Amino acid sequence: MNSATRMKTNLRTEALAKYILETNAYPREHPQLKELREATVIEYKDKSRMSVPVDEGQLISMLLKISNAKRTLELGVFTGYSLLVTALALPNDGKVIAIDQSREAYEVGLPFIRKAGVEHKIDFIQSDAIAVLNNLLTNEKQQGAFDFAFVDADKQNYINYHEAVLKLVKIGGIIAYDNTLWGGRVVPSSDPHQEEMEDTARDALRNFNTFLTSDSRVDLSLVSIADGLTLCRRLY
Ligand SMILES: C[S@@+](CC[C@H](N)C(=O)[O-])C[C@H]1O[C@@H](n2cnc3c(N)ncnc32)[C@H](O)[C@@H]1O
Repeated sequence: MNSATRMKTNLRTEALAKYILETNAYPREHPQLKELREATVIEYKDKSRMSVPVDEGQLISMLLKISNAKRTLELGVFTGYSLLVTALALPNDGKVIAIDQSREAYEVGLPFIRKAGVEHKIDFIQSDAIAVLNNLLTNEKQQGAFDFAFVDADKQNYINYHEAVLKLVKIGGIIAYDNTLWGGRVVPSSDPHQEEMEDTARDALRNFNTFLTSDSRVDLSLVSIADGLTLCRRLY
């Protein structure tokens, strides 16, 4: 298996991860999600691993549908795999505000989003995510107006995103944070050299995971799917 297809998994073997994808996830993948995923691998090679994997996408879709989500936020779009998952799961009059500092990768995914007939549900904003969140927060009507948020942008800012997004999702709304296990590196390494190597995302995620544990404002579940998906449900 080459590095472009190396899987994001915490399962005991890659064979088990492959089993889940091949027997369960790929056969149920929407055709335009499949096309977007394949175009991402062609265009971005190794970097295509930034996309949410198929089984995680299906969990996100399930969460959106269970919670009857209509208005959602997405921080970190890349070529739009998780964004297309979201747009497909939303009702026809649903809306996702999708934010990424770059538009280049989004343009790669856009033809598949159009082909799936869901572009009208997407409001893409090219910007630093925190600036958009702060702007939304200045409008009282936006506070508590979102049913769901998916956070997959720069890990160093997760703690800042949490403070803002927690005010934007409604009480009972879900915030999902991706990559909270950071390839397993959130666990301190027994190799001192490895541990001393600079990894600002790893350090930020360790702090974030610890912070969430004592955050009484949310129900919490760290799902060990893919690279770790932490679910928070706003309590008050
Ligand atoms: C892991 S990728 C997102 C993958 C996407 N969810 C998917 O399924 O394909 C992270 C994205 O966050 C964006 N990003 C990083 N820092 C950001 C910031 N401060 N504001 C907005 N976007 C940011 C990057 O440009 C990149 O496209």
